[in-house]
Amino acid sequence: MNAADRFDLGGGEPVITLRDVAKSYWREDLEIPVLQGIDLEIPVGAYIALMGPSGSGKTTLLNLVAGIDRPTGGSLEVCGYDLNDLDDDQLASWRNAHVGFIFQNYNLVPVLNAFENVELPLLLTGAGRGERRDRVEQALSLVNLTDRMRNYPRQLSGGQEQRVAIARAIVTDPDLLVADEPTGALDAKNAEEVLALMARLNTELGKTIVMVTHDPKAAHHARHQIHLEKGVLDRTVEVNR
Ligand SMILES: Nc1ncnc2c1ncn2[C@@H]1O[C@H](COP(=O)(O)OP(=O)(O)OP(=O)(O)O)[C@@H](O)[C@H]1O
Repeated sequence: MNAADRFDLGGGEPVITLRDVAKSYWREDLEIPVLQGIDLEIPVGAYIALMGPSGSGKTTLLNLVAGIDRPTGGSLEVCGYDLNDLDDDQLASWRNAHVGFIFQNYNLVPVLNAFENVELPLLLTGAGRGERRDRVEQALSLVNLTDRMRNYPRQLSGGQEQRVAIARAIVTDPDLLVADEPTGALDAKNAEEVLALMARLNTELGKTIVMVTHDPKAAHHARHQIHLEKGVLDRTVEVNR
């Protein structure tokens, strides 16, 4: 049995294929390996929780899949592109077209209101004003925040801020959503709301989701859990929900 078989997540066409992916950092002449020999296929429409101890390489792996960072070995094919073939500008355009980002601390721009925050990724697409307005309103309606679109981040609760961030992540209709500890800063009730929303994006809109989390409750919302241990894939677990 090869490593790819061990981490078979079932389903159809892979949207993410990693072959022998490695990532090291260097401190002066000293190589610090962070990820090694990662072989993984994630099918379209999967919802994956990426788990593992602190320092095991979860965020590093997520950043590689999302094209924020580059591997030091191996190949990644994501949403039909071999990321090693793209130069930095092409990688940035690829990210904007294919990946929506959800962060622990929301990363909203404080001087922009909810509508303007959600509109930001569309400014890079060349969409006209009317189309932008329609898409932003649709995204904010999906996260149930139509009545808050003129509010600034400081006028929103943490849960509402994260929902604005989710609207921003989906406004360009990306294939893939990556989330790094999306409930890490939320209380239990708001966390549950955000997780229910992400599950809907997966089941109703068919978004493929890769979520880094420490929280077993959050991981339970995913359909599969992948465990990293010291930079190596350890096991996957199918979640019955
Ligand atoms: N830019 C960097 N330069 C050097 N080392 C780094 C860099 N980024 C991450 N590392 C190291 O890589 C290892 C993995 O980090 P990573 O953030 O991926 O782990 P993690 O599993 O997401 O951890 P946590 O759960 O604590 O967020 C850590 O030892 C970290 O110190």
